[in-house]
Amino acid sequence: MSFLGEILCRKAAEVEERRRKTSERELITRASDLPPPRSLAEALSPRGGPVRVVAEVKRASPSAGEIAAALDAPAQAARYAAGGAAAVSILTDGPGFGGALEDLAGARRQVALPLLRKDFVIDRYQLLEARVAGADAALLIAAALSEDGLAGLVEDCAALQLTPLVEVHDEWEVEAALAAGAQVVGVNNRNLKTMKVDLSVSERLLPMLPETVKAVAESGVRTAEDVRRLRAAGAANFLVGEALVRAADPAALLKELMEA
Ligand SMILES: O=C(O)c1ccccc1NCC(=O)[C@H](O)[C@H](O)COP(=O)(O)O
Repeated sequence: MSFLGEILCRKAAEVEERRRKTSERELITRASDLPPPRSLAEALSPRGGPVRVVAEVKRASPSAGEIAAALDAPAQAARYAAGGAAAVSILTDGPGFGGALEDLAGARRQVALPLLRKDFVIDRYQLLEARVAGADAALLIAAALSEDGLAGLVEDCAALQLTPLVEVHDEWEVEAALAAGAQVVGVNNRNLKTMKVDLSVSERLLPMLPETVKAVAESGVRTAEDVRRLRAAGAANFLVGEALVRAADPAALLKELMEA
């Protein structure tokens, strides 16, 4: 089975286990009492606009292994907010990334920026969990979903007022994202089969996106030089994880990236 296939099987079992502990009805009740979420789309830059960074809280990853096992997620989110990030991405997958939904809830108590739940979302239940934990947006990975499945989850996001960030890796997934009505599309430079990062994926796919869509270049962006390279391809928004987590001074790196 492929790497992604294995994760999706594990995720399906995980979601069923969580549903047994907390019913969907319970989450719907809790979500109905919440104030409306912040708009991730509004926090992002239009094509050619100033650089905005979605800063990620990431303790580990399948490609890098352990990055910062003891990272305090709310404190890191607060560092990002102080450093001028446009939004914060929180990896909530445990086995692959050392994250948890509690990281998102903790970050919500610390920062007022839009928060993205970054996980392998395959079920509306995970969107309800995200909303209840304080997320404003949720990642939907086109490669992990059928076209109908993606379109259905985009609609579920709309019903919950969450912004879907639809992640694509190739031309077919760009078409699927646009057909599903995505208004925020992330081009992931990391190949999910080989784990290799190649910034030319953003250079190839970003020009396919209409100007009305907010585009985000994801993965492998580490330096001001990387930002300058992708700006030439029309990127204005960058999702940055590992480099910010490893940085001695994340605010200083954010400033460097935003001024590139
Ligand atoms: O980061 C990984 O190794 C990874 C492997 C398989 C699926 C997803 C993965 N990462 C999720 C992400 O999209 C990145 O965390 C995000 O784009 C930030 O990337 P980076 O700046 O390179 O940490």
